[in-house]
Amino acid sequence: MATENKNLSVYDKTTIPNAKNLRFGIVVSEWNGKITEGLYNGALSALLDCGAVVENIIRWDVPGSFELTYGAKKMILKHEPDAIIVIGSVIQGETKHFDFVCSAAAQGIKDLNVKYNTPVIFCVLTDNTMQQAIDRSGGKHGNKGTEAAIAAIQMAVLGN
Ligand SMILES: Nc1c(NC[C@H](O)[C@H](O)[C@H](O)CO)[nH]c(=O)[nH]c1=O
Ligand SMILES: CC(=O)[C@@H](O)COP(=O)(O)O
Repeated sequence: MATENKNLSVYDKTTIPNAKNLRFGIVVSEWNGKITEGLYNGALSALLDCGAVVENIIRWDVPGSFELTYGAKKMILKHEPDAIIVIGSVIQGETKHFDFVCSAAAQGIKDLNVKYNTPVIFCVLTDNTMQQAIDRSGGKHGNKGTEAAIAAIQMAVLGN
């Protein structure tokens, strides 16, 4: 189902485990900061709505989406949170750089999920235009940060 057919912010709170005893890390890319702040706000609001406490949520900022992998790895090693959300916004420019940044971020985060026992949730928008990014970070299609927060809670308790 494409995002245009699904609101990213909709969740049934009765089906989400209580997050009161869970610790989260959030690594935020500074590139396209208006977008990533919107994603962060969506993620934070959903975590708190589901019972998480702000004292148990650690935020680190990194320069761009390429650095999300390193930031998440360092957070795993330093804090061992129950789950990490990495937040980025990659928008197509004139060159192929978009392809390399998106691929590196996706592969790097996948590799962390394989190597470590901390779920790392991929909240990286990869958009053709700024409007697509706006629409998915609190706009008409909802907020992918909200979706990522719910996934983080679900993955944090998986198998418990
Ligand atoms: N163009 C975008 C970037 N580019 C920067 C890279 O992520 C990286 O910081 C740089 O190559 C140095 O290693 N990053 C984004 O997150 N979004 C973009 O649209
Ligand atoms: C995703 C990028 O790195 C991109 O926005 C950079 O723009 P350009 O491809 O025009 O250099």
